[in-house]
Amino acid sequence: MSRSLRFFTPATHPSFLKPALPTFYRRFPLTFSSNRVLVKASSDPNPHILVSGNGAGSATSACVLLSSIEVDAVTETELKENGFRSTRRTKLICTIGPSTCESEQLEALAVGGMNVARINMCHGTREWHKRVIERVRRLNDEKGYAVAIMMDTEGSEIHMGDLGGASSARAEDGEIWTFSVRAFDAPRPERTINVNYDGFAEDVKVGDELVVDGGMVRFEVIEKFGPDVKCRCTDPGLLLPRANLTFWRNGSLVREQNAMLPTISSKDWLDIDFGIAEGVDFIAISFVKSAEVINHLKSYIAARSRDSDIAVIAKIESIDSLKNLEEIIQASDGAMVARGDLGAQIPLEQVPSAQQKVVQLCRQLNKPVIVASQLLESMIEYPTPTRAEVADVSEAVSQRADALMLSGESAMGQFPEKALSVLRTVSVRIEKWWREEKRHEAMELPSVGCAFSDRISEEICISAAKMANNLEVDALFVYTKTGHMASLLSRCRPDCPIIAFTTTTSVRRRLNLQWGLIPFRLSFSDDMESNLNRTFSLLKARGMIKSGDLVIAVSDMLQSIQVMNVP
Ligand SMILES: Nc1ncnc2c1ncn2[C@@H]1O[C@H](COP(=O)(O)OP(=O)(O)OP(=O)(O)O)[C@@H](O)[C@H]1O
Ligand SMILES: CC(=O)C(=O)O
Ligand SMILES: [K+]
Ligand SMILES: [Mg+2]
Repeated sequence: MSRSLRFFTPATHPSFLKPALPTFYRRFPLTFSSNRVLVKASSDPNPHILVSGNGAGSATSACVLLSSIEVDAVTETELKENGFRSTRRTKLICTIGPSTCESEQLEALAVGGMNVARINMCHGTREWHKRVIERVRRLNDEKGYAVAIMMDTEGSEIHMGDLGGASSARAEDGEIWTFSVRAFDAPRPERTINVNYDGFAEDVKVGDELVVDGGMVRFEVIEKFGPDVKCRCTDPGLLLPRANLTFWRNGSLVREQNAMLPTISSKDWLDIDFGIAEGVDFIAISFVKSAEVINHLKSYIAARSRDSDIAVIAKIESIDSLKNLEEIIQASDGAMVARGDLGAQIPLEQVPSAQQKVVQLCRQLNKPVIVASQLLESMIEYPTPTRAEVADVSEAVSQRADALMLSGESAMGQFPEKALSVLRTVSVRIEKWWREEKRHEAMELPSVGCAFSDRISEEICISAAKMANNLEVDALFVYTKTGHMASLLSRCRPDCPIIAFTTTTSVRRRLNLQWGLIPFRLSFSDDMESNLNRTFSLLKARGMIKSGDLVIAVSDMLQSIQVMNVP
């Protein structure tokens, strides 16, 4: 077997700096054949080769890293320092914006525990987002992080224009403002706002209430004049670029016009093509109304990107999405409780119960769920959160959501790293408290697969998770090619962390969104005995586990549960 080889020089490979090669490198003699070096005896598709030479530029022997294993640098450090039981289970997402788009800022977030970087196509140009993606990828490649990328579509709900470059505009009580479907030449005329929806002037009626960003500012429609709608400000406040607009008549949301808007606009399709070309890990779809659009997008992605498997996340942020909740979640690869827009479409007091319902349903249907928006809103301006915000974060963690998301706090706030650190410390504390109190909620986990073998996998995971809790094991190991078995274990929310071994980097990045999973990339075989022995020695060599640790292992290939102490 001959392969193309990547050579590491002492300067670029840290292992050379160690006094002795780690045990998982084995020395092989080299065979030379017309400029090519042949190394036999490695089954790894990408063997790491360390070459030693005679000092005159010619290699005499090679050390092959028999099975390279990849885990992100942050997790590795955490595991070494604190052991398995105290690792964070709740995953963290940061929206990237002007406050966090430089490489050093992105790295600070990666070190601070960012599992997924979200880019919001509502803002910035494709070139801007492309640069962010490139920076994240470079950090992953060069520094060993495994930050996944989520692209969020703009969607086509009604929103204001971009204020002609101004970062905000203030509307005072009683002022008359014009909302118009006309596009204006710069500079924007005073007290005039452009609206993105062509039917706007036809659809609103005199007397309607115009609500900006779910209530940050309110207007009353007083006169219609061709494409212009004159409104009086009734609740003063700050207008932000592209702020969402809803209008209300006799106390209820006017929705007819929204039904006319496509969930995925023509601009969204271009953004989706961009996301596919860039190989993002997740695409989050705004203002989903039905399962149909998710199915449509999934088949589009499947036809466009055969080798990469992009997960589609349904954003629950409209009345229609709540009406068709179960079928939407069923069709998607995950869901987001997008409380910002949701709170503009349903009364605010209904948002907490909607959140709980979505989180529970996702877990039952085995789909990862994200709780998003305003978790630490005050930290956009202040270095410390309000007590109410900490309570909100705690509630989402107690609900066992897979992931929490920062929006403005990380995109344009003054304290992105501090906000992330609050999410991290609150998550770890609340998770620990749950384990100590032994408050395993007995959630009914219905069967999700159709085939009998899927049902077996589900039963194995439920039993393995239960055994892990009762025996107080140190970790669950799962060997999974597609990631499915890992997600089934995650769904059980066991007390110990789940070490998920998977063969591809893309599955590994995707698993980064799911509760309690510590994903490793490792090439493994169908022989569980040898997989286990290899993983034990690899993890031991890196100081991540030690002899005597109690482990339960399950795998995609072999439907069994193994309980053992690390030799
Ligand atoms: N790429 C970006 N460029 C500039 N500003 C950004 C960018 N991404 C986010 N922001 C800023 O951060 C704020 C919060 O981001 P967030 O992603 O929550 O957007 P949003 O406008 O509230 O829309 P959505 O409903 O999609 O979340 C935005 O209102 C915007 O001011
Ligand atoms: C995240 C998002 O889109 C919202 O909260 O509206
Ligand atoms: K969006
Ligand atoms: Mg939204």
